[in-house]
Amino acid sequence: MHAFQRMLEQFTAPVGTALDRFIAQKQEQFPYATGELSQLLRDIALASKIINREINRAGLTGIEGQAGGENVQGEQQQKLDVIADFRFSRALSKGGETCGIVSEESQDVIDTGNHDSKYVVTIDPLDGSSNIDVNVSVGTIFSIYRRKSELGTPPTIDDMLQKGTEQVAAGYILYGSSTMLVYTTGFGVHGFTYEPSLGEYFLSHPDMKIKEDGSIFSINEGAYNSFSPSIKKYLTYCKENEWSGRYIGSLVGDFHRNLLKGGIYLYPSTEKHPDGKLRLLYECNALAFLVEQAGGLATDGKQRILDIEPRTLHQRTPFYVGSPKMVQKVQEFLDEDDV
Ligand SMILES: O=P(O)(O)OC[C@H]1O[C@](O)(COP(=O)(O)O)[C@@H](O)[C@@H]1O
Ligand SMILES: [Mg+2]
Ligand SMILES: [Mg+2]
Repeated sequence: MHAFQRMLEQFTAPVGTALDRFIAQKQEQFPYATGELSQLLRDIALASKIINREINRAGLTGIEGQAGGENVQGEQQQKLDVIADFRFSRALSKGGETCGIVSEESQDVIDTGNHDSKYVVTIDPLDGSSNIDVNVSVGTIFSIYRRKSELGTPPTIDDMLQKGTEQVAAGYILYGSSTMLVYTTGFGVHGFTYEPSLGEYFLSHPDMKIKEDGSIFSINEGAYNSFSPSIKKYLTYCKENEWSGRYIGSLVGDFHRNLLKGGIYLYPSTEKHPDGKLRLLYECNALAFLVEQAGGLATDGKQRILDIEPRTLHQRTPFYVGSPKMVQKVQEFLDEDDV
């Protein structure tokens, strides 16, 4: 083959399907789609690129460390928690497709002023805050719902307190060794890898499926003494099987690994967190939607996460999510508690 021919093939090889193109292609499948949801997803992708840039150079720009304030959960806010919250809220407000936002970093519903738009968003702007300053993977988690209140009016708390089954889309961004955006609109789970030199996400993991069974368990055993007897028994069972304990301490990172390799992530109720630590509206519902779309399961130990009727904006829940056979197994142990 002529040298230039070879070069030509190399330099004209397709880069891949860009996120924008993929969203547009998916939209064409729905004759009544109006493009608002597509634009909303693009708004989230844009803000994530800015946050990705800030995370990558955090050590040089002084944005590591605490912001000095506390969020509604009484947690010390990291500077990047505040910056990510600001960036996503602005992108969603300016984008015009979101009328209301619930964020981990804000006490109440944020009214964006876009009262004619039909979507609301719940978001964990920066997940895994304890890992920001130590260069370990962190993430962003989001859910999108159709509002229930009338168009042209401000968003209401009822627009936000919807069951996970009502999600129209959900996803996360993982800021790790590579940056990935993974999302679903109820038609499979698709992963995109960020190409920094082009400033664009490209399809790298189409139609992701979780393994039916696995040998990885993710739990912070530091709270072991306050776990219920059934969780202690389940952990013994994991160790008898010589499964691998893997725990990053960033929910998005642990979830993503288990999605790719098979596994289970557990955050049971503990003495410190009697209702569990993770938040239903902007952490668990999104990952439960994704894992079910990928063939997995998500429960609070008593019911399917997506069937939980939310009561408050920042409510917490115990969370067991991952490969279906592994979640069913931990459920068997948990059911013993009720006997
Ligand atoms: O330190 P712990 O108790 O193991 O909790 C770790 C968990 O808490 C979280 O950091 C909570 O999320 P935020 O960082 O968004 O508050 C999860 O990402 C993680 O899985
Ligand atoms: Mg979080
Ligand atoms: Mg967070």
